[in-house]
Amino acid sequence: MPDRAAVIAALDAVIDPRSGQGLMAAGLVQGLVVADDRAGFALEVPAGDTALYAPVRDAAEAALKAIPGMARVSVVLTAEAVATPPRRRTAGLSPQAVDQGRAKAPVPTDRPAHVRRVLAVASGKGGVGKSTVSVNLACALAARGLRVGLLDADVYGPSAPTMLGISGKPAYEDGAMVPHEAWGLKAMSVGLLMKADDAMIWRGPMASQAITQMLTQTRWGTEDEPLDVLVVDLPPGTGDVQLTLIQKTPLDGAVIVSTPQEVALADARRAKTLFDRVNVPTLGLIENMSGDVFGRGGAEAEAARLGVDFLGDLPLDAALREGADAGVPVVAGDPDGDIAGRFSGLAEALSKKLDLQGFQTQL
Ligand SMILES: Nc1ncnc2c1ncn2[C@@H]1O[C@H](COP(=O)(O)OP(=O)(O)OP(=O)(O)O)[C@@H](O)[C@H]1O
Repeated sequence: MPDRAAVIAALDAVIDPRSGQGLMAAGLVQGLVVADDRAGFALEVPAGDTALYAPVRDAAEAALKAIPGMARVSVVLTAEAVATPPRRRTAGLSPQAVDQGRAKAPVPTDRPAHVRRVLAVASGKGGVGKSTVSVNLACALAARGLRVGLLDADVYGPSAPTMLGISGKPAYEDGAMVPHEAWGLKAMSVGLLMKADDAMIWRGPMASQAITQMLTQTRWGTEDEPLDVLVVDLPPGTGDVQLTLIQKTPLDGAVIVSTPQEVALADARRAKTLFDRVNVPTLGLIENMSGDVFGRGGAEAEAARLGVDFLGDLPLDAALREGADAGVPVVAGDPDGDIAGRFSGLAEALSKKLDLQGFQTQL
């Protein structure tokens, strides 16, 4: 199996045309993932230099494929501006003024400090792409100039570490956890905290307590730089763990992800009922893996039946899976592509529903 050292050496043999250094030494390699016979990373280059670096990306891909035992390589070219959007504010009403003008929902005791909105991403069943949607939606919201966090609360299969290419326990500062930063997001995942032995605790009655701690004891924002929106990737399903969690979490709204098949849609219906029980507005339904294999349009019809908005569909597309496996969300890796365009539409619709426009920076 290829090891990380071989991958790093191969990348350093490819020369950055700007600095004359190897790609690793030049600091252009972001989110490098080496797993079994696969490797992937983002080549992060100055905005406007993507054409200059396209041949470099090809050379890096060829260099990695030439390593014995390497079966799959994914190198995506990103412009710096996408990963770290500028933080200028729009003129007009200050975000605080906009905030003060809003009708306030009752504030639960465990609302995280310096977080303006909390959005849950839910699904009635596992495997429908809830985590893929959460991660890419968070990136699309960040691309709109919002300060965005992602809390991966999926105790059954935390996937944010892989999907974002992050690892290692978070640091503690003044009693609070410092979230990882990746692709312009602040990110925390139960996967970064739990050991295999702890799985029973995380999935049992303590799960919601542990997640509440991650929610409230993470430094998502500061008084000067509050987080605009925190996307929470909930565990799939509609059982007790999910109910307790959404009862304890101060959610401003939820989106439900479903594939178009009837069995998945029946579960989506149950998820909507769960949110209704705790008075969390369901902001809409997203159809994922739409296309020839699973059919199309089921979620749109279901949304109409449930009286919730249909927010859009996402095709079954290998790029979404490959990006997730390589730790490079498609929205960040290919910001001009069709998938990114669709997520951008979802982010726009949800920004309106969550009243986030006042916080948006000018890009
Ligand atoms: N639109 C898509 N096209 C192709 N592959 C997809 C798409 N959406 C998700 N996938 C892939 O499907 C698998 C399941 O996705 P994901 O982990 O996001 O689902 P999930 O609903 O969060 O599952 P669970 O909650 O069980 O962890 C992953 O391998 C993912 O890369």
